[in-house]
Amino acid sequence: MADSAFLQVSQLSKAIKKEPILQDINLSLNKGSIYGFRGKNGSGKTMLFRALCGLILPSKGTVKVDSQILGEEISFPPSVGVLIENPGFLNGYTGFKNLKLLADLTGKISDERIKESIRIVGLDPEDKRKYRKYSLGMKQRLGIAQAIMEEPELIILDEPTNALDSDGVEEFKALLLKLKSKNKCILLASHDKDELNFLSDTIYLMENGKIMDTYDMQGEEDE
Ligand SMILES: Nc1ncnc2c1ncn2[C@@H]1O[C@H](COP(=O)(O)OP(=O)(O)OP(=O)(O)O)[C@@H](O)[C@H]1O
Repeated sequence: MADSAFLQVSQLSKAIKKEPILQDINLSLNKGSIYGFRGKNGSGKTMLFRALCGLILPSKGTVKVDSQILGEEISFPPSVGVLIENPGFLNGYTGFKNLKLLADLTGKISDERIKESIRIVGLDPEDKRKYRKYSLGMKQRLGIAQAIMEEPELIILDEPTNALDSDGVEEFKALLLKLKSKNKCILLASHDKDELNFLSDTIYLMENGKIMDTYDMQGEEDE
């Protein structure tokens, strides 16, 4: 039997216009854990995350979510929340209305759950301001709310604390640990080493589209 990890990446490579972007990536990721990804700008974190949520197809190798091959058996992971770069929120709508529009695509999320998600990230679901009036940090918080509102099994967050103030970062850390305790599989890319060290069970260091190092953080002392 092959490995039965929740998210199984085997020999994943991606080239764009013959340029290697991801090279021979192998990962076995489980629920109830936080996986940190760090690496310089352009090292491939975002492209890897795109491949893991079915937004780009591998040139070689496979991504399996819950034993199903992405791009073959399923197009997208069945239960995934994603924050990659700027979510395509609409300027003329409130935060709630923006999330409501997305929620209506699946029809699975109640208005109450949308409001709860907005509260969880420290925003006010009754805020009547339009998205265009939001500060950068508020936009980022709304992006996090969008990623968690469906209570997905797999949560993929690319630089989620960019633009967050220190309270926002602390709230975010508490939120992630809570989601971990609810047995979610969480992937997080960040340039903040302390944040990754604090949150991650395992950290992967990426360079030139490859995983260059793996650090097992369990049992490590925080300074
Ligand atoms: N649409 C595209 N077409 C061709 N190459 C691309 C495209 N998007 C990204 N790349 C290239 O893929 C490589 C990996 O980029 P990626 O955005 O995944 O890096 P990253 O680790 O997320 O960087 P950052 O820390 O800046 O977010 C880079 O060399 C980039 O130039």
